[in-house]
Amino acid sequence: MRLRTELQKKIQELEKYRLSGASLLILANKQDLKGALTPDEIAKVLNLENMDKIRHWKIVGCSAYTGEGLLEGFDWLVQDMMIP
Ligand SMILES: Nc1nc2c(ncn2[C@@H]2O[C@H](COP(=O)(O)OP(=O)(O)OP(=O)(O)O)[C@@H](O)[C@H]2O)c(=O)[nH]1
Repeated sequence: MRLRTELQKKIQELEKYRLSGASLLILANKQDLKGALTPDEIAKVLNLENMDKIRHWKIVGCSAYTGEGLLEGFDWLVQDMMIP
C-alpha cells in the first residue's frame, strides 16, 4: 500500500538521522474534501498502533485550505517535544 510504504520510508529516514525517539505528527490533510479518509481510517491503513511502540505519535485531521486542525497538531508537537 502506497501510504504505508511512504510512512516506512519516512521512519527509516528518522532512524538514519538519529531521530529514533523523535515525536511524529501525521497531518491527515484535505479533510474539507468530501470522501477524504478520516484520521482513524488512515491510522488503520498505516497500522500506526503497531508501528513503533516507543515513538510518540499523533494523527490529526486538518485542512490547509481552512486551517482546521493545524493548531491542534502543532500544539501537540510542541508540547510533546518539551517532555524530557
Ligand atoms: N481542498 C483542499 N485542497 C488542498 C489542500 N491542501 C492542498 N490542496 C490542493 O491539493 C493540490 C495538490 O497539492 P499538494 O497536496 O500540496 O501536492 P501533492 O502532495 O504533490 O499532491 P497530492 O498527492 O494530490 O496531495 C493543490 O491544488 C493544492 O492546492 C486542502 O487542505 N484542501
